[in-house]
Amino acid sequence: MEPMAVMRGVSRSFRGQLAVDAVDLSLYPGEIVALLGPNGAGKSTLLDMLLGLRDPQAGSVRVFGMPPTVRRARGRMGAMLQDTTGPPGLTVAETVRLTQHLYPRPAPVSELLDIAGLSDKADRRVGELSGGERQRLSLALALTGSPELLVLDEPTAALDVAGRRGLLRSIRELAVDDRAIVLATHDLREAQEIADRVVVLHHGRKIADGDTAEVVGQVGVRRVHLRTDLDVLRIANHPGVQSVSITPDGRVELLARDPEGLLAGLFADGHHVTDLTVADADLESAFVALTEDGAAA
Ligand SMILES: Nc1ncnc2c1ncn2[C@@H]1O[C@H](COP(=O)(O)OP(=O)(O)OP(=O)(O)O)[C@@H](O)[C@H]1O
Repeated sequence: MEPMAVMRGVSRSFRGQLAVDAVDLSLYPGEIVALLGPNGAGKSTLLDMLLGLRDPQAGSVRVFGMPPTVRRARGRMGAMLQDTTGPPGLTVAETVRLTQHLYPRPAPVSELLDIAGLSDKADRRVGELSGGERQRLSLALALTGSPELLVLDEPTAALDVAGRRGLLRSIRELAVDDRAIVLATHDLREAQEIADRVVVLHHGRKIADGDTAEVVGQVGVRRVHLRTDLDVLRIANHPGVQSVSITPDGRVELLARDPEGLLAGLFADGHHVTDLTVADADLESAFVALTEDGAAA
């Protein structure tokens, strides 16, 4: 399958500090890609370069085979960036109509408001919308040109639980065969729930890229539950043990890179181990393991 967008060795620095460091990223039709990384990891800078809003200082970006700054490429992309809803005095419908002028074949206003769940707010002034409604308007604007490549920068930031659920449902419905969606997020549950693929950035470098199971597998962390007579602090000091906590039912829960080694050590020292389960870790544990300082070095 041909990628819709290809970034090769893309770098960008600010005041001599690399914000994005030689990143390769291809986006394919039909996939939802979650871009993860701690604050300052370079997610927004990478998305800006994908959209042609910022030039890379090294490497290349091609969208539909063209530089992203070319009008024909731009017309096939849509972006929901932070705070992109326009003048507060216009109504929701007026704002969408204004955006329609930017595209040769814009989607109808009613359809856009329907997808964004704003049909009953068409005549509301933008300045009077709640934060969640503004975010929905921003999604409607991103969809005006029926984009094949949709870029969402923290689309659910600051939404309440219901707002987040609703917006995620809308985004999932937008994932069709001939569209690629890339979304930057801090919400790992959201990424695990919605994305086909996760890409993790850390200090500007891409340190993981694959489906959730692959990324979790790459880290090799497993979640272990057990009961033992050994002191929790002593378990925490065992090599490969990443975190230790006590569950409400009194079991020890730990994340470990080498659970077999840990258990062998406990048995060899004559400790009791009961109620043992070992399971794959989730994306959150993998993310913590990947982005611990030193992990990416
Ligand atoms: N316009 C700018 N001028 C100077 N430094 C910048 C600028 N934009 C970004 N940076 C720096 O580049 C690095 C990457 O920032 P970026 O906003 O891309 O990260 P991010 O992963 O999107 O972060 P967050 O999750 O906090 O939004 C940070 O160190 C940031 O301070």
